[in-house]
Amino acid sequence: MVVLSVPAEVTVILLDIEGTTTPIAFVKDNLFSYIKENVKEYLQTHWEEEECQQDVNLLRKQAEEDSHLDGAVPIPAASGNGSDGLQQMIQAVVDNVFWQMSLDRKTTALKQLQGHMWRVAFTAGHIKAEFFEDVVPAVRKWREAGLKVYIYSSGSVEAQKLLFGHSTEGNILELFDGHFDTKIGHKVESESYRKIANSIGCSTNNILFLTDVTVEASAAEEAGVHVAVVVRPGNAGLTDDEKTYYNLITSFSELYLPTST
Ligand SMILES: CSCCC(=O)C(=O)COP(=O)(O)O
Ligand SMILES: [Mg+2]
Repeated sequence: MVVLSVPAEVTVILLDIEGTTTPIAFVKDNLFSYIKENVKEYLQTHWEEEECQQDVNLLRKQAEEDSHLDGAVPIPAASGNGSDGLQQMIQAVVDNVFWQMSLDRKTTALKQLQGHMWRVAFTAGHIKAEFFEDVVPAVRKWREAGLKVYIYSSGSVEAQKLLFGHSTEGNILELFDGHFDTKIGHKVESESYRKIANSIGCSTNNILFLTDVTVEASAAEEAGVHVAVVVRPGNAGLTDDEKTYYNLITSFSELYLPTST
């Protein structure tokens, strides 16, 4: 088995979700499919609620910022009169959500709506999150060794808590010291990792970030964070240069702590 030594200065493990703790197939086939199948009905049912209106307003603001992009779907400022106008507005939001999802965009607006929609699916037990089998034992071991463990995902913090709170391994939320999402900044921007270190109260070189996406690894590394790229079944392939450059692990059990026996 390949072993990667965790540098002695590391006191925090920062984990990505999709492709790192959780199969991409689970996210696509369960979480994202649920959104596509239910978004129209969700908007029709919850339209009058303040939370839903906040989600729509954020999506509208994002649509304005995206207006220069090819294929972007605008969301009108106000619906026309009557139920026809409302249905047209809802359809515009649905089309915008489908367009963003077709590009796997990680905008805060999209992720906020998705998180709110998954609330029902997780709490009613329709969806249970899945983790690679090495994840939970390794996180427990790291914590026993005194490390802190945080999550940094494009999925909203609310969605992250639903995922770890309703899984095939039960509610494992207590295993995490905290959660970060795109509200702190995008995962491909170095500044996000400096802000995370600041928020945790440590230096960037005290953090080891595990992710499947090399652009995220590169941004974290630029901020002084230690990184390892996680290679899991179903993840996007890496180039030969990426395979040579990055520390790669295929299981969390390949991480060796200086204090491990
Ligand atoms: C409950 S997290 C949902 C996963 C998600 O929406 C997503 O975009 C995953 O992105 P990640 O940054 O974890 O790769
Ligand atoms: Mg990922």
